[in-house]
Amino acid sequence: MNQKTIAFIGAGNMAFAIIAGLVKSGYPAANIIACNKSNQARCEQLRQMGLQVDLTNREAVERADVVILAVKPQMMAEVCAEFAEVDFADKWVISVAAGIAVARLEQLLPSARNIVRTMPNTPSLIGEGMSGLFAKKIVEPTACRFAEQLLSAVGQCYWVETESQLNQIIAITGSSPAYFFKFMEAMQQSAVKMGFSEQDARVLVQSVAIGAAKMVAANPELSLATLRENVTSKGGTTAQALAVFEQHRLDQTVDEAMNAAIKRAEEMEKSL
Ligand SMILES: NC(=O)C1=CN([C@@H]2O[C@H](COP(=O)(O)OP(=O)(O)OC[C@H]3O[C@@H](n4cnc5c(N)ncnc54)[C@H](OP(=O)(O)O)[C@@H]3O)[C@@H](O)[C@H]2O)C=CC1
Ligand SMILES: O=C(O)[C@@H]1CCC=N1
Repeated sequence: MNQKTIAFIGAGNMAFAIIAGLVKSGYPAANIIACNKSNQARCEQLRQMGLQVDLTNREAVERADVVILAVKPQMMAEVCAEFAEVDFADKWVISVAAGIAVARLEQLLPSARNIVRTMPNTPSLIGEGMSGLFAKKIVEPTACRFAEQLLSAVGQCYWVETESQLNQIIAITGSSPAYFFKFMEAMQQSAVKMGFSEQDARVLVQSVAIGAAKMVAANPELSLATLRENVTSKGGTTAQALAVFEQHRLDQTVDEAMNAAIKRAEEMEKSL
């Protein structure tokens, strides 16, 4: 796997999370090319890590065995137009973009035969990623294996059978780090209102988030409901807090939010 030259087209938040995780896992930085539009600070950071950062998108793609499409979905058509003359027949294409279907990628890169669509998440940066993967049955198994090895270097992988499930994965694992950050922000704000400094509030909130997540992982035999009940003394404080969540229909709110993410991914698939 380490012998393949990988070109990242777009080196923003998501690509950087994967690149950093890959390099940390031992992938030779010299075999990775990264292309950004304008962010010189990011290019310098990647150069310092040993990546090649001075090629145009087209040069990068021409040299690469594996092309990772990591620009914003709205930029995908414009960027792929630069590759109109490139033969993708022997290259593997891995897209991380939300809302760009394989059929659309096939239109944009007509010579590409092996396209794997993935949905990683930013915890990949610290090796704690969870990525959904989808490929049509005609894609070479070696290309699928490569995509899985690549994303396994930065976390766990989950293959989906149908492409529409990848939009569900966006809601469940792609967008969801932001849900947890939002919840922690709200707790931090509340603690600050009580009089704690922002820094202290952050330390308190992050420690409980890490502790709670580790308890979930360490106790696979316990349901999430049981873990919650173990904190909730009858007539005690937690019950009161949870009652407020219930009153504000937290479960329905989360369900609506996740479905809104899916709906947006579907809309993007139709319009981009
Ligand atoms: N962020 C996330 O949590 C996740 C994102 N994704 C997907 O990853 C993709 C990228 O998202 P994200 O990393 O968040 O976005 P960013 O805006 O952080 O990154 C996009 C990158 O694309 C670069 N870029 C823009 N135009 C060009 C161009 N013409 N040629 C080369 N590079 C270009 C930008 O460069 P510059 O900064 O120099 O303009 C930027 O580095 C999206 O498709 C998104 O759906 C998937 C899963 C999770
Ligand atoms: O917000 C987005 O559209 C991207 C996809 C998943 C996470 N970030």
